[in-house]
Amino acid sequence: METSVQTAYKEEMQRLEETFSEIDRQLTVLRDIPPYTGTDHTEQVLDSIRETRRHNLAVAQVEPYFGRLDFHETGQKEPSPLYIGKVGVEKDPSLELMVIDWRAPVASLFYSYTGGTSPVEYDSPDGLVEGLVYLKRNLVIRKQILQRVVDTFNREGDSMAVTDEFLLYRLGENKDNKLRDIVSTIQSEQDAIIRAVKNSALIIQGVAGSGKTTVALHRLAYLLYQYRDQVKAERMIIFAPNRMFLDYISGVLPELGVGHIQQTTFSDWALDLLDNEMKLADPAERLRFWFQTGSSRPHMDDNAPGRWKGSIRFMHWLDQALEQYEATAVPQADFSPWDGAKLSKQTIQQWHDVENKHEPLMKRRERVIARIKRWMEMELDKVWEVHLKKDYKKKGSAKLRDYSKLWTGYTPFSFYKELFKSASRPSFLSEQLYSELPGELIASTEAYMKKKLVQPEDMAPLLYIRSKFHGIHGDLTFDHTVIDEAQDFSPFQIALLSQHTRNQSFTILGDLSQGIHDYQGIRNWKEFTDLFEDGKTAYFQLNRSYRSTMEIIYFANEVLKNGIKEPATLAVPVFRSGDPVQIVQMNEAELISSLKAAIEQLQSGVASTVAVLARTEARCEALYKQLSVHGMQVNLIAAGQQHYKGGISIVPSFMAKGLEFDAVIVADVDANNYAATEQDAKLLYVGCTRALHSLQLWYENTPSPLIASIEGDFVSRK
Ligand SMILES: Nc1ncnc2c1ncn2[C@@H]1O[C@H](COP(=O)(O)OP(=O)(O)OP(=O)(O)O)[C@@H](O)[C@H]1O
Repeated sequence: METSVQTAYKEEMQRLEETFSEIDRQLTVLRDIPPYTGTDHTEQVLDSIRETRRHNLAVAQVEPYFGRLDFHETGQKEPSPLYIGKVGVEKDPSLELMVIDWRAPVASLFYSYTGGTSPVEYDSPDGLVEGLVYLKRNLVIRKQILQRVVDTFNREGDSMAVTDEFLLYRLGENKDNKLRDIVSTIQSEQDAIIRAVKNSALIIQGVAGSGKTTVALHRLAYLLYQYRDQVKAERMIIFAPNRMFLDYISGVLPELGVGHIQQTTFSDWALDLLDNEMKLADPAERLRFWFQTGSSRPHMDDNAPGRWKGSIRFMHWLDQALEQYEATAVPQADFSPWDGAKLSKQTIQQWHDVENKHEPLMKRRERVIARIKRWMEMELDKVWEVHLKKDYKKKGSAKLRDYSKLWTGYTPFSFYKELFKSASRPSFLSEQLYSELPGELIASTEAYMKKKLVQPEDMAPLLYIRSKFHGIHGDLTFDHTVIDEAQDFSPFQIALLSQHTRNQSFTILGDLSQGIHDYQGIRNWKEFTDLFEDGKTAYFQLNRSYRSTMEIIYFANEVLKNGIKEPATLAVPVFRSGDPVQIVQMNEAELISSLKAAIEQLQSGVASTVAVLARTEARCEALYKQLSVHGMQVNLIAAGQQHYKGGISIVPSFMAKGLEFDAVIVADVDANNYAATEQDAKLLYVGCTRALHSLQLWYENTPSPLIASIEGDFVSRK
């Protein structure tokens, strides 16, 4: 007798064949139509629609769908199967939906449904639609071959809960060197974020491995589909922590059929807007300073330059400085180009204060000076004597040049530089306001600016000044802004970006427990929510971690608890078990040969990507050199790196954020490198949570207090 699995498989094979033959038929018709090369607009539009259909069908031809949901809509006679895929396919000419785009409203049922017999509903353009789910099925189709059929819910079966079997199967797979799409296994709490309304600043606190980055990218694809008349890909932007991370995530959007979204780091974006008038000081030097170990660790508080310059208090300070400049900018003198012609200072002031009030500052200066020039030309028209006219013209031009010099014009950089002069305060700035700038901050900023260098925390203030000087034009505004690793952003940066983002349409994601750049980032999401209008923010929390095994998550949570009294949130693992986390004592003399052996063993087993994490860049370089000498093909990841190559990576812990590896070995986990402090606990937590399947922590003499006392069946010691 045929089992239910065999019946399901047969049924799906038949459906798949029908789908393929419909796709093939439509593709053949479309490919027979030659591309239109003429100038008729309607024909051009029709051609572009055909091109999109051709592209979508070609995608569907390989893997047409990944899920099926049998839904009985209230009022309909019987349940109908809905097949969910990356792109929608309609039967031609009946327009009956053969495959539903995963972003369509009805497809939300596939993701939001978490089991049970109660009625479910989804939000359609015509209002709420209610009904019952009969079957939820996952299908794996690879290169046109049906490989797996997994029922995660069947109303006629025994279990009324959706099981995680399919998710576990996907999570157990090895990862290559790029992040991938998760359309077939989006979880309901992730789906709620992906489909949240556009015009709201979403703030997402998600534990390590909860899918924040992945979810944000899927959300962009959703917004482009759902709000296609309101948003354009070119007007969406993703801010990521560094260029290597951008390379790492670069595969996801094309997999989702999305192109042209701007992807950058805040500093790169800012430098470009500031016409590259200055450069960023060496990021490695900064990291070396803040990540020192032992007694040389710097103190981090609100006076750290990053926290100070990233504060809203500094933004308001700049507002006052700009107001003081504005109030004193117009020269306090009449303009007299030649004897007998005079423009009073009151008139000029009036042109500045009243007539051009709404123009940004430098534009205003430009306009008023142009107006003075026009006035002068009109005055000149009144002069009839040719020789006098010539003489006046020359004199007038020279006088106007002198007058313009009295009215100092600035670039954002030159203005900022003026504010941070230690020898004397700028003439427009009051003694009182200048005295509010800490002396140390003036000295360090000045030293860099003399070399035309700035630090990352100077970028938001410089752009803010830029906006006051020149305004923000339409092409610099975004339809939607995504900020990844947002816990490392400052309130000033977010406030600045909200000037560039229409309707507060933001996806802001991060994890306070991974806030290792404490010298610049936030400690509480309220620092951001306070920046937005009431009712225009939404806060989401993702607590389930999908990346790592249960053992790794339990272990990483203990690390956090040993360094932080009350961690913001602790990760909840999905039920995926692996080997216990290994804590290994290792002599320095044997380190390299043991590392080589351990890596080879890992690669012969579960791991295709392996990372060795160390505390400092110098230590990573040394390990890299020695492993290379031993004939290993390893990649060193350094600050400023552009590409992520996969394979075996040697990475400073602070550079590993956002990445993931099948196996991770954290080296030197001793008391000197990882003390029982909040900062070190976060750093080690970041390191541990990079591992998918296997985690080892090595130390030489005394283990770090963050790991010394961890006990349980999720950890083993050697
Ligand atoms: N629903 C899901 N189905 C399958 N895999 C998932 C799902 N959600 C997340 N993952 C996987 O979990 C891993 C972590 O995802 P991601 O890097 O987006 O998380 P994150 O929250 O940004 O992590 P971190 O803060 O630690 O950098 C990735 O391999 C991703 O593919």
